[in-house]
Amino acid sequence: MKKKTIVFTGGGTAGHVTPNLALINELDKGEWNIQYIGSKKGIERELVEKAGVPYHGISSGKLRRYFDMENAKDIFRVLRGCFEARRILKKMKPRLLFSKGGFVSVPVVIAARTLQIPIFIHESDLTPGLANKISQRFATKIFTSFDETVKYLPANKTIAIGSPIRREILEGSAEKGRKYLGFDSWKPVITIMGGSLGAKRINEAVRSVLPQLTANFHIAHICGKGNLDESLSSVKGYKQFEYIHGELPDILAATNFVITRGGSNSIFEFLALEIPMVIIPLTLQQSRGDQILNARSFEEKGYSLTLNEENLTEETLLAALEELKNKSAEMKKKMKSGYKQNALDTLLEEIAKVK
Ligand SMILES: CC(=O)N[C@H]1[C@@H](OP(=O)(O)OP(=O)(O)OC[C@H]2O[C@@H](n3ccc(=O)[nH]c3=O)[C@H](O)[C@@H]2O)O[C@H](CO)[C@@H](O)[C@@H]1O
Repeated sequence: MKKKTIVFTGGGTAGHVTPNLALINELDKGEWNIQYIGSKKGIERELVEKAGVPYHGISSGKLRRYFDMENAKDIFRVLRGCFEARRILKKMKPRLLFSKGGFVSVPVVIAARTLQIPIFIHESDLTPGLANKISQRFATKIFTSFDETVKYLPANKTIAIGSPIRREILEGSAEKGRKYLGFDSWKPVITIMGGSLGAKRINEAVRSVLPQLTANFHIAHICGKGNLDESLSSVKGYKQFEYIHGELPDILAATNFVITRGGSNSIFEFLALEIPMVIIPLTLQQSRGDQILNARSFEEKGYSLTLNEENLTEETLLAALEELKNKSAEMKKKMKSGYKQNALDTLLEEIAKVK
């Protein structure tokens, strides 16, 4: 039997790649020939190649909401990307293009449309990013993580299904996690995750209250590339990592509380694992504000507390953790009843329906 081809796209941050990988891992490799189109230099190349999926790099440019010379150059890069993506897609003749958004996905979606290839989009954030705003009109079906997102997208083809979470995230072992971290006593574990890019301000705030934190907790600190602080490497009960690959499920299984950015994929993973969280969203100066809305939605539903970076001090961080501890049981109850468990299966079923 000839295999059917499916092409994935999305990039710019791990947030656009890891949910694609969740699906890629689950697709039957005997039935599907899986390919990935990403940007030439993006973070997605490393993550996708690690998963053993053929990667095709195309030109891509940052899209901005305003116009300047760089933007003009980027429009040419996007156009070139369209031609490159079209050439690749024409050769592959895929049954489906699955896009997670990010700048690189726009030329791929447009190229797929010109070849009449069906297009599925999954939007992870509460409000659609610019790439998915442009791409939505070309999509056959659109899926969202948040219920609230449906109102920003065409009603006739959009459905809220939740976040497709890698199965292994839900299958970690707390015992292995503690062993890996080297935490022997049974103090609660706080994992700090500044998104796939780390977070300087969060790192500084955490390190400035390290003695108070390690008195009561064990700390697993994912601080981002280049952000390790060697002077703290001998602090008992404190472990630092630039980024964690395969051990993340075990570490999260051993985690009692999380301090995190508001990246959609991470916070839905914590929700699925029922780990109470303090979310410190990226500010409007650092982003388009998507994480602020993600955090607000989670806080309103009782899954998390929000601490805005503008108010982040030693005192507010410790106070937020105290409040988190007090509200933990109630939050876990709300998470248990609020989490949509089957986004990954829903997407697999929808993909299987494609002729
Ligand atoms: C800076 C930026 O633009 N952030 C955006 C980016 O998030 P960003 O990619 O930073 O973060 P997300 O939380 O969405 O995803 C991170 C993914 O990487 C994994 N992980 C992270 C750290 C680690 O050490 N190991 C590991 O495996 C997490 O488990 C998660 O699956 O895309 C998200 C989804 O569109 C948006 O909500 C964010 O606003």
